[in-house]
Amino acid sequence: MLINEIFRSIQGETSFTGLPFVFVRLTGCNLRCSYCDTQYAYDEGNEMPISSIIDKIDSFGLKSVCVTGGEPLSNHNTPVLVRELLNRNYTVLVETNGSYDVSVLPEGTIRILDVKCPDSGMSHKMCWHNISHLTKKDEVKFVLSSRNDYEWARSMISKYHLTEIAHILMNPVYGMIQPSLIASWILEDHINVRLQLQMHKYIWGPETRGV
Ligand SMILES: C[S@@+](CC[C@H](N)C(=O)[O-])C[C@H]1O[C@@H](n2cnc3c(N)ncnc32)[C@H](O)[C@@H]1O
Ligand SMILES: Nc1nc2[nH]cc(C(=O)O)c2c(=O)[nH]1
Ligand code: SF4
Ligand SMILES: [Mg+2]
Repeated sequence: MLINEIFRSIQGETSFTGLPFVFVRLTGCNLRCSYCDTQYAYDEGNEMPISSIIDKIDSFGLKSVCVTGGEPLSNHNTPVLVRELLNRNYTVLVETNGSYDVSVLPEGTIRILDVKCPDSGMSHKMCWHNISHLTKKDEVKFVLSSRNDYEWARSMISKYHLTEIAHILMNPVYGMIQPSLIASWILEDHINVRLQLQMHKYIWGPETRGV
């Protein structure tokens, strides 16, 4: 598999924020979100067999793995890697952009499904059928650039009854919109979503790689 980086850090996103994780970042992505903070993963990487990826993950001595990218589901071997990790009793999160069928991931995977908002320029790529595959352990994430994105996210949450299906996350695009604004909108509207900041950027700065 083409791998951009494998590292150990504190989980900075999702409901697992704050916990130690191993991150596997795959090379390649089929989308081009306006705000993407990992453009270096579009084409930089080295080929690694699954056995070497597992050895590297094992070497950190942690039991939680976050498979991200780039876009993990752009690689047809990702479900095989995830299966191997689940068989070894790892907790496995997969961060995916919503444009691929998430049912290819084995049962037991925790899916973090981005729903791309209008300002990302990629919202037309969403495969809405994916929500029928989600369970309560999965998370649906909206990354917001503007009030318009927020209103769109709120309407999708209502239209698809998303709070009944999975955990819902709302994140600001880092540096683009004040978290306090999103906080006030969530409170005004009484919506049951989790506001998230990318914790690793506050710990190590927004440009630091491998954290
Ligand atoms: C880099 S992506 C990789 C996984 C997958 N391609 C996706 O988009 O979900 C991981 C997460 O970072 C988020 N992200 C990317 N750039 C960001 C930024 N500038 N501010 C906040 N979140 C960002 C994405 O929306 C996604 O939830
Ligand atoms: N610390 C840390 N937590 C993360 N959670 C999701 C990440 C990602 O890039 O997908 C990420 C990341 O890059 N670093
Ligand atoms: S889908 Fe993910 S990796 Fe791809 S451009 Fe968007 S944020 Fe970046
Ligand atoms: Mg990141």
